[in-house]
Amino acid sequence: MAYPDRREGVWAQSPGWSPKQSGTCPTQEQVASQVAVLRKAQEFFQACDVEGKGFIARSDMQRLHEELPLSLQDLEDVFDALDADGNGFLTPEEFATGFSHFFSQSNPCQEDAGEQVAQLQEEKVYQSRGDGDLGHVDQDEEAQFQVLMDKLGAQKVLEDESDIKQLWLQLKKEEPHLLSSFEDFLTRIFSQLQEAHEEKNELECVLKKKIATYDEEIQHLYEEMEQQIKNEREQFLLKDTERFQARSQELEKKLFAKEQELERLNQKQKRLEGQCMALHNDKHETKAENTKLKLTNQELARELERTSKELQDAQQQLESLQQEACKLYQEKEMEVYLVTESLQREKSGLLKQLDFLRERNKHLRDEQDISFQKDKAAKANTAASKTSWKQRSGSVIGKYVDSGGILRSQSEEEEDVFSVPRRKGSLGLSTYPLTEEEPETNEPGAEGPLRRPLRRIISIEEDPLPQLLDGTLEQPVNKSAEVKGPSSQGGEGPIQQAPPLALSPTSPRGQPVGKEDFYQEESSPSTPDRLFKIVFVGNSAVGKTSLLRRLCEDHFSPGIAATVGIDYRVKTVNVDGSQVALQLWDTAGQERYRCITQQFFRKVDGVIIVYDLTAKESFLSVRQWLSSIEEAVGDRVPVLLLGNKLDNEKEREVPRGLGEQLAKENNLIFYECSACSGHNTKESLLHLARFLKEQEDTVREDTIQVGCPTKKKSCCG
Ligand SMILES: Nc1nc2c(ncn2[C@@H]2O[C@H](COP(=O)(O)OP(=O)(O)OP(=O)(O)O)[C@@H](O)[C@H]2O)c(=O)[nH]1
Ligand SMILES: [Ca+2]
Ligand SMILES: [Mg+2]
Repeated sequence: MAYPDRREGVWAQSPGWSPKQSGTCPTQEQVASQVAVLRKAQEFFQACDVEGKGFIARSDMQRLHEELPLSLQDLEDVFDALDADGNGFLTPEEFATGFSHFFSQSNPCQEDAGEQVAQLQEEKVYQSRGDGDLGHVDQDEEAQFQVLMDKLGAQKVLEDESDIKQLWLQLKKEEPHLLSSFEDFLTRIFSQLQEAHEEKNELECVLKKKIATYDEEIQHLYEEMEQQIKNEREQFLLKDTERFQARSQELEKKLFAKEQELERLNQKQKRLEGQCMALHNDKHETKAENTKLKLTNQELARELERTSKELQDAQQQLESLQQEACKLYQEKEMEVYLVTESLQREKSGLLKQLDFLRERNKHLRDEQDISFQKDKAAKANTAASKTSWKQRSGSVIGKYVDSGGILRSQSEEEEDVFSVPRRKGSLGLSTYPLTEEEPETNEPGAEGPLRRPLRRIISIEEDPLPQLLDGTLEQPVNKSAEVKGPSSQGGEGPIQQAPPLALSPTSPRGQPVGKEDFYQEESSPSTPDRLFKIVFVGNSAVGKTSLLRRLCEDHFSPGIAATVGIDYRVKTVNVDGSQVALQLWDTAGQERYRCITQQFFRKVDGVIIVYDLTAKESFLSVRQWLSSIEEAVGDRVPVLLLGNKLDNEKEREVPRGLGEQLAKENNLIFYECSACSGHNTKESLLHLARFLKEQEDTVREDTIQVGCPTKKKSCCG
């Protein structure tokens, strides 16, 4: 706020008494009245402005209410009238102007005022005259200058007017003609300054207004903002409250659910507590029961121990019994084997002797004929000699001599074969003396009482265990040939020089008989723990001998002569870890030897029927072979049916299906094989051996269970 200047000089420039205001130069009286008014105004102003602020506010004016005979409203009106620019303050100028105006209106006599002013001036003059002449001039000049300054309104725009005063004084003294120009100049300058001053005030006013407007606007904006913030806050609070309510509802629901759950759990707990109690009670009962059961258990365990001890004892006893039985069985087998083995060898030795005797007989007959013709004259002397020869020709040897051939009929052949061992047996091991046999052999066709025991000797029933069982078989195989030489002596010489027991027997065709076969695939040195007798049968030339060779020697020779009589080999095979000795009997397939073959069926453990798959008739004969076997042993022996010569597929006459069908019908093991290539030979034999072993195992088990250690086979003698 720009407050008015507080200066003494203001009263001098008051427009109310300005000398130029009236446009004309005022008179002395006028000036004097104006001065008086001014003085009064000054006094009044000072009376109002008690604090000496330099301006009068509305409140200052109202204080005059007590001193003046004016109402508050009047004073207000006066103030408003004086406040020309309406800013609420009365400056000394406004006050002086308004006051002089007021006086000019309320005092119609100008002269009074003029009088007053003149009076005032007079007083002034008197006052200054009291100071001296010089002082009077100076004062005069001073007053003139003051008037000038007032006229120009310099107080408003000039702070220090001493420079101008000095210049004015100097001009007045030295160049008075320039004074008026100077004054004009000053007038112009001050009027311009005045204008600028007013302009400045106006601008200040505008600025103030603008500031007020801006203040207002800012206030307005501020209020608006406040309002907005308030709204926002309210909204926010509203939202927050809503959210809070929703959340609290949710929580309430949850709480409710939890409470329900809690209740349920409580109930459950109660139930469980009940159960617990029940279980607790049960537990006590169970404990008691448990203790009882434990005691029982202990008793039972003791009993079990006792029983198991007894059982162990029994088992030990059983084991020892079994071992004994086994030992006994082996011993028995060994005995049988040893006896029959020696008999077998004897048989072959005797066969050779028989050959030798045939030769010898022939030779003797020739000799006899010669001597008969030579010594015809001496009949009386030779009569005794003739009787003795007739007696020999009636013997077995004589039979061959009579016929003049080696083999006559089947029955005769049979007789020969069985009679030879008898004779040899009598010579070697048998208790029958030679002399006892001779009368019987005189009639070749007769069936003597000794016939039966002789047949038994050759029969497979008495056949030996393989020599390898007792380890006494390291004898040369073909010693028989060497024995032939020294045995070529007349009469009964060869008989007495019977070949040793260890000699390997040979077949009538000179083939070695019953050769033990050490060729083993497994080459296991362990001794076999069981023996099975197996016989090969089938038509002639189907390949039985070839198969046997393939099995025992792993060899095939194409041109083999037909088998005469019977022969055997022993082959040891490994069946599931145990050694099994197989006594393989080769028979003659020719029709005339069938009868002999028939004999061998009786005591075999298994039969192998061979047919030639390139020869239909050999297959057709299989049924006959089957019925012969059945006739002899029933169906208790397992039969392996072999279709041989599989290598010769081109000439096949028997389809595989037929063989299979036949095997199926008769419950046979069936293979097609080839002695030539060796295909399926070992496999088929192993199959049969396994079957026999398993069969025997079953029988053994049954036997042990029954408590009778005797073998089934030996039972059915
Ligand atoms: N291609 C071929 N020929 C064989 C086979 N086996 C045997 N042979 C031949 O058939 C013929 C008769 O063989 P053998 O072994 O003597 O027959 P077998 O059954 O013993 O005859 P018998 O002793 O008279 O009963 C011989 O010429 C053998 O070479 C074979 O697997 N394939
Ligand atoms: Ca004012
Ligand atoms: Mg043969």
